[in-house]
Amino acid sequence: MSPDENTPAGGAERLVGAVADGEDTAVEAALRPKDLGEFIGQTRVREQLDLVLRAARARGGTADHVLLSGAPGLGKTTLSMIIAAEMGAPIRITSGPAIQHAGDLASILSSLTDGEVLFLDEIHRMSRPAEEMLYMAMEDFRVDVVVGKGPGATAIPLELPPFTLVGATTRAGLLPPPLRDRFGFTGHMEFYEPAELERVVGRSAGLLDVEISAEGAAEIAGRSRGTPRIANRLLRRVRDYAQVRADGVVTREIAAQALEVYEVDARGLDRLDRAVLRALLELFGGGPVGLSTLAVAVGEERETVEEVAEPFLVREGLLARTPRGRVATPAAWHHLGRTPPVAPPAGQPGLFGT
Ligand SMILES: Nc1ncnc2c1ncn2[C@@H]1O[C@H](COP(=O)(O)OP(=O)(O)OP(=O)(O)O)[C@@H](O)[C@H]1O
Ligand SMILES: [Mg+2]
Repeated sequence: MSPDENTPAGGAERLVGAVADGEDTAVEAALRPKDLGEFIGQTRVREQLDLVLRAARARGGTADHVLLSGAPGLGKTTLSMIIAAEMGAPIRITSGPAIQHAGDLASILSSLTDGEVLFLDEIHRMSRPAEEMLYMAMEDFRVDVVVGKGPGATAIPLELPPFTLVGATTRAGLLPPPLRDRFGFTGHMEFYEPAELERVVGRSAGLLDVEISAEGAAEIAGRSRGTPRIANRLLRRVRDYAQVRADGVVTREIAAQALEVYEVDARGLDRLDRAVLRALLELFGGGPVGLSTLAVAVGEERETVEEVAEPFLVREGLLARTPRGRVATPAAWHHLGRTPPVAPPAGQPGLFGT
């Protein structure tokens, strides 16, 4: 598995990284919406899931297996708990990496109760034998438990109670098609709109007893990279600042000042992101420049630039990866307060095909 923008560079945690750190894990349980009505944004997935769950409840049965895919921190774990709550079912939580052997999975499956939700996080990281056992369990609610070794080994079929598997993955593309096909419903989680994140921040502030203005929430939302986990984390840092340097109330100014201290800019770029853009503009005229050269210029490893900084810069339309190297878009020049170079004369293909 190749790391992505959220893998901490050199072990250092990033304030704008989307993967959960220790503090996130400690406070997230308290901030999780408990039912679909409380879950903000993801209108599509929410509506689709609502139909799936309502229909299952009306039939008095268990819901189809659900696959949730999307970037870290967008609410997959939260939704899995909501699915169980909406079905009035208990939830068992495990993850792909925790299931090394098929036997590990067999013992979990055989202890499930009727209608239980089994949440399998990072399902793309499960071992192949366990995966094959899961196919049969999902389809026929049955597993074959192998007893003994060698020629004397026998497979004893074991009936399972009906259950709902909720799989979560940040990398749906890595799932083998036979596994993907066994889910009745797949929800693709998108990055959140600023207005949605503003509501996430407002809601979390209420739960954390932080007084915040609408503009303060908007300021934090705009810097949160479309990710509720980052929004909640920035809110906590802004709360600290408001307590120490002001009267505890989070206004637009306080939020902006606090995040200035933490070097998270108005668009959610941090120091590393800006260093990459600045080098690209100041040393290489906006590119194209090779990745290795760019990495040397910012004093980072090639992988750090490529996997930690670039994905978000590309997503934001600030940087383009071209066959000739990295190129800053006009938006990158504007973001750093500079004027983009004049476009090439008409008829001559420019960097952006203009
Ligand atoms: N739609 C939402 N409304 C309000 N809060 C949300 C929403 N989605 C996520 N959150 C908050 O964001 C935090 C992270 O969400 P969650 O743990 O569900 O993400 P995840 O997709 O499971 O991430 P990972 O891929 O790292 O496991 C939680 O604290 C949760 O409260
Ligand atoms: Mg999760």
